[in-house]
Amino acid sequence: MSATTEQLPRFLPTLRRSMRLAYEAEPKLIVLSLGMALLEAVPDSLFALWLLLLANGIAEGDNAKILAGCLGLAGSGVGSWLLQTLAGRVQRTFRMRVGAALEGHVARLQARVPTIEHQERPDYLDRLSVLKEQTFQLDHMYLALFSLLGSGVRLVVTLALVMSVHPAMALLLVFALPTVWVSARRSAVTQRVTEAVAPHERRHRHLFMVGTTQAPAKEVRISRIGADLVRRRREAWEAWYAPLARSRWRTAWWQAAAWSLFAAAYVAAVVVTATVLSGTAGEVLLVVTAGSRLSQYVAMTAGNADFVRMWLDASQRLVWLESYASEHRDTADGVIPERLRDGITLEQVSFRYPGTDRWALEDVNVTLPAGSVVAVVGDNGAGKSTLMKLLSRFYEPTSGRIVVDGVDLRRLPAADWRARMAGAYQDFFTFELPASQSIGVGDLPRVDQRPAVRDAVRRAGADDVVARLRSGLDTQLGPTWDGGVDLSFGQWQKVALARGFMRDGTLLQILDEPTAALDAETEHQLFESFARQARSGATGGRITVLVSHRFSTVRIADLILVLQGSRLVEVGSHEQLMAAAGTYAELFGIQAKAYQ
Ligand SMILES: Nc1ncnc2c1ncn2[C@@H]1O[C@H](COP(=O)(O)OP(=O)(O)OP(=O)(O)O)[C@@H](O)[C@H]1O
Repeated sequence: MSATTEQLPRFLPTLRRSMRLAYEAEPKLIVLSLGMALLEAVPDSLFALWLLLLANGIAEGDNAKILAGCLGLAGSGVGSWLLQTLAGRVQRTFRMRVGAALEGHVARLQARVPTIEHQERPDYLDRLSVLKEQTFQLDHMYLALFSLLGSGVRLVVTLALVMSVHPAMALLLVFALPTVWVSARRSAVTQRVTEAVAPHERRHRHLFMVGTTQAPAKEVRISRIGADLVRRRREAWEAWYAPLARSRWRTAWWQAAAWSLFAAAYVAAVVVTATVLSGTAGEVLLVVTAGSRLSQYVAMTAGNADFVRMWLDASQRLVWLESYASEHRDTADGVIPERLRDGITLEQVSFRYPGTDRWALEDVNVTLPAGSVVAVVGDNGAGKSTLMKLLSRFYEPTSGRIVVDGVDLRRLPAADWRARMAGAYQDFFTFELPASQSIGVGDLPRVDQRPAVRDAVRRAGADDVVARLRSGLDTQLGPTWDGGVDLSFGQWQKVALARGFMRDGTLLQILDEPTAALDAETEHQLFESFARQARSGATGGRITVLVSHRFSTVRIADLILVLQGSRLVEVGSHEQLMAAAGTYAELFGIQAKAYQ
């Protein structure tokens, strides 16, 4: 089944795959946990049998039966307690271990997908957010399956006991079945509703985060949207919770009806044993005890079945993610060139974000020559960052192709391509590590090589940031850590830029407004130094692509791409574009005037 369709995978294959997963993670513990769950059920369910023996022994004055009954009762009590304690320990260990293994599995699966579509599409995000929640419960639910089997054993033994009075007592189970069916149906309905209201749940959590965390705190206070956030969060919570509560109430009525039916059958069974069947005192006692236990075990089975359903729901999402990850596995087998000879060519490249019907880029044709410095300009939303994402192979063009020295970028493995790329982005991440590592992770194999880190700092013009840190590159970044310091936004950005300069021997360097927080003069100097390096010829044909809104910076580039409303409208050097007196010239004129 395609993982990109709306349907979650089917029930049985899901069960098989999830069990295999747990078995691979903890083979001994899973067998032991299951064995204990089954064993634990036996002494418990034999309770009614010992009572029957005891009652018959007393009625018949048979001391052997009385002794057997007493010993059986004592054995059942002690055995139950002992096995429960042991099973509890084994199962706790199993749960912790398998839980850790599953969390790692989910994180690995997500990271394995070469594109970032699943992290930007709302429908996938909803499914993933439910899965992330459930990952923490999945371990409980393996145990629910074992308990379900354990309660199955209890049911079978108890049923055999009541049937020993009269085979028609098996009808008790028939009357109990609607409770199981209603319970299973209830969780199916809840699962459907949970999925339908997942966007509201994500929203109310997001709004809670916005209202309570540090990053948005200033804007929240200045704009005084605090109360509004609380109101919106409440609305989102209602939109999430109300349909869930309604569906629970609706199904609760059915549940009450099913249980009433069973209760009537139980009372009838006791009355029939005492009157119609003229049962002995022991038999009546057995039906009373085993019958009430039967209802208890049916409830237990139904409850466990409910948990198992939840577990299966989480498993279905997990299997969906597995299929998604394997369907999106990178099968490209091309070889990345050692150095660029010709460059990167976009041939009729158009792109639409999955799930949308607007072109983010339309029919773009251009060659970025090897060894060149390319600038990309354009209005907000013109498609600049999208172009960077396509060049980074985070997405593939919807139509057309990107060719790297004659080879379609689709044929180059994403991981290998990115290993030969470096990037600094406007929405950079603040890695709260010691400064040297926060920069060094830009080239993991050299994360601990101080000269490489220092070189990256110098190339990014971040020496001033490091000089101000109390222990230089050893300073812990991030105020919430022991001895950690906070940096200004611009300083964080320079750290991110240095990270983007860690890698040597790159073929493509993407700078997507990485200097937006820096002043125009600093950005200009930095870009001049990038351009000098690029033109020194020592870069192996590396192409540097810079997105910037500052035309004073952009003019240094060898080639300028002007995007407008998702189309590439002009291409050329600064001089050529000025001479053409088109969009670029007009925008350049406006900005130059503003600076006069
Ligand atoms: N993940 C996404 N899903 C759907 N649409 C998107 C996504 N990211 C961007 N878009 C849309 O694609 C278009 C191009 O966006 P893009 O981010 O490439 O613009 P940009 O030129 O980089 O803008 P800015 O200067 O504001 O950074 C916009 O209409 C935007 O709304």
